[in-house]
Amino acid sequence: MTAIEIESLRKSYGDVTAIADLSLNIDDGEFYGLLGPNGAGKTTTMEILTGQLSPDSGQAAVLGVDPATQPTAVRERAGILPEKESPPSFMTPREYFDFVGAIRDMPDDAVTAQTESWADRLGFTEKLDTLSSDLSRGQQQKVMIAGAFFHEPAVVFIDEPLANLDPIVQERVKRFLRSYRDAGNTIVVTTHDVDVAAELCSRVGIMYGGDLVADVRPAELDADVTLLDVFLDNVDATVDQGAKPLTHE
Ligand SMILES: Nc1ncnc2c1ncn2[C@@H]1O[C@H](COP(=O)(O)OP(=O)(O)OP(=O)(O)O)[C@@H](O)[C@H]1O
Repeated sequence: MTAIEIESLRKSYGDVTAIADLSLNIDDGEFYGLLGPNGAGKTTTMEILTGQLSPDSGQAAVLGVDPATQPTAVRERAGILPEKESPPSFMTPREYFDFVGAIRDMPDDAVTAQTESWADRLGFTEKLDTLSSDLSRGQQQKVMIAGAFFHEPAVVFIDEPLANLDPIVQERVKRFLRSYRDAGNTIVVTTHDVDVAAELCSRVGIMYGGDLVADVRPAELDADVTLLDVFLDNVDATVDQGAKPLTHE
């Protein structure tokens, strides 16, 4: 079955075209990577799919629900790890998880079990009762990752999930993500990191200028072709939206 459908999506901010004409289907159980340079339209796509932003035209559906008309219904079904967000500074991780559990209608014993399991998995048990404002950026990121998966949603949208994490925690998160996908869930990740996309994703869409310019299954690439080769063939990273070629004066 199709988990996510996107049909002829367009979104502009004033005269800046963020999404030009995007069509894409992601099946149940895929680990899909949206890969692209700065300004390619990845975050805008994620924000439309999670009902934070309305498209100018076109359609999207997440598990059959239109995020433009039923954003709350989509957010109930999906887990979301936004780019560069932190748990509220005035809450401890435990309080934040209680909050997540409450808005996700989870029973108390499930909240307790998930809190302990995530703290153990990512190694922040001793920080569960520390105010988030006193956590390091990486510790805050661990809490946000746990929050996205806390109610075990069938679809999860994660933006640069490994940012700020040390290599040991990165490996733990990667292992978890693979097992989550192996359990039949759908994961959509946005990243600039070609190696992360190649290692984790079953399918990668390369975005450039608000459109998909390539759709690749990394495991099926020829032995002498890397995902980086495909990326560089399709994206002129020196002249993407906003970036200018370096000049020597
Ligand atoms: N709120 C906004 N107002 C005006 N322009 C915006 C806004 N948000 C994004 N844009 C523009 O839309 C385009 C796509 O931005 P978007 O954030 O979706 O790209 P991205 O691929 O996520 O980039 P990055 O990898 O740098 O996060 C860019 O040209 C950006 O400058």
